[in-house]
Amino acid sequence: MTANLLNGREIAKDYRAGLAEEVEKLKENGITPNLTVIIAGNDGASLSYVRSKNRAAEKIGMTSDIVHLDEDATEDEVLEELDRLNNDDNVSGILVQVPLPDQISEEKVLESIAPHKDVDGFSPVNIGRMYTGQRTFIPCTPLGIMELLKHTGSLEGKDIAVIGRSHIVGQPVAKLLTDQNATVTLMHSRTKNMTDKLSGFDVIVSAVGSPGLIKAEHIKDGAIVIDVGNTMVGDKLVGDVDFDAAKEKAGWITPVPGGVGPLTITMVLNNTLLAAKWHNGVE
Ligand SMILES: NC(=O)C1=CN([C@@H]2O[C@H](COP(=O)(O)OP(=O)(O)OC[C@H]3O[C@@H](n4cnc5c(N)ncnc54)[C@H](OP(=O)(O)O)[C@@H]3O)[C@@H](O)[C@H]2O)C=CC1
Ligand SMILES: Nc1nc(=O)c2c([nH]1)NC[C@@H]1CN(c3ccc(C(=O)N[C@@H](CCC(=O)O)C(=O)O)cc3)C=[N+]21
Repeated sequence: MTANLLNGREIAKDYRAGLAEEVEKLKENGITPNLTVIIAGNDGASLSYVRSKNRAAEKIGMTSDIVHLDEDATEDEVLEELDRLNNDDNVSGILVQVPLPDQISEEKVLESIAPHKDVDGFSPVNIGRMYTGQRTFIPCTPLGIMELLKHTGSLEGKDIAVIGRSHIVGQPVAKLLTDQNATVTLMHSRTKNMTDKLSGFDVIVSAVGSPGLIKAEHIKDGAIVIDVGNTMVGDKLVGDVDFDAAKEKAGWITPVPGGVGPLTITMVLNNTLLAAKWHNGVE
């Protein structure tokens, strides 16, 4: 069979059109959502993500700023910027691009973002709120994956393999999938015979960053395959899945690029809109 393509660009476009309408309504009431991104250093891929977020925010009518610090910026400089942004009423959402340069403690920085502006949902307060089911910002990539999966039908009772256990992707997406009554197995680099086990799963979510990790032979006929991986191989961006062969086996599959990535950015915008609404008492 040939899989149905989960076209992230199209799904993101429709979702963003809905967000743009909501931004318009807020602006009629004098509220303009703003997303401010802090980045330290000049990593090409990071700068490119940050600029995409910035452009996407402006395209749906938000304002967006980038605070670009040097590669050798100190932790205090980042904390000072955060203090300023935390207290600036014009800033709805703050995102600190990770990884940060080595001299800056990610833990210290993430816990210094005001929880009501932490649109990534990376601060310890918001992680705690998510796991206890309170209203909060859900991390953008997991939220984007859930939005893609809505297009494939109910997840109730599905056996799902999540590969990768980072705080950004693997762990929170496992939690969200469990909330949808799927049975989740969280796999990682110490999982034994991982690829052999995969053929027993109805859904595979791979968030590793290892090109060619998942091949057609590991995929059950008709399974849903979500490829979060983003790795540059030469001048080509690739995922974890051997896409050309896998699409002949899977029932649904995401391409890279054009799958999860556009939804991640969309969910940053979604969370920035929520931040602006909640801060102004709009439900
Ligand atoms: N499309 C998008 O929107 C986004 C894409 N990404 C991409 O997703 C990928 C993962 O990102 P992130 O979660 O931040 O990465 P991390 O490096 O934080 O985590 C990678 C995970 O993969 C596991 N792993 C490594 N090698 C293997 C292996 N051979 N078999 C099974 N598991 C393995 C690691 O296991 P262990 O814990 O044991 O080390 C770890 O849990 C990257 O390619 C990144 O670029 C990330 C965010 C957003
Ligand atoms: N505070 C913080 N929040 C993040 O959400 C965050 C982060 N730091 N650090 C790095 C990772 C990575 N990440 C991606 C976002 C979009 C694409 C994306 O749009 N990818 C496009 C391709 C982009 C291209 O062509 O280069 C796609 O897959 O179609 C990829 C990866 C967010 N992250």
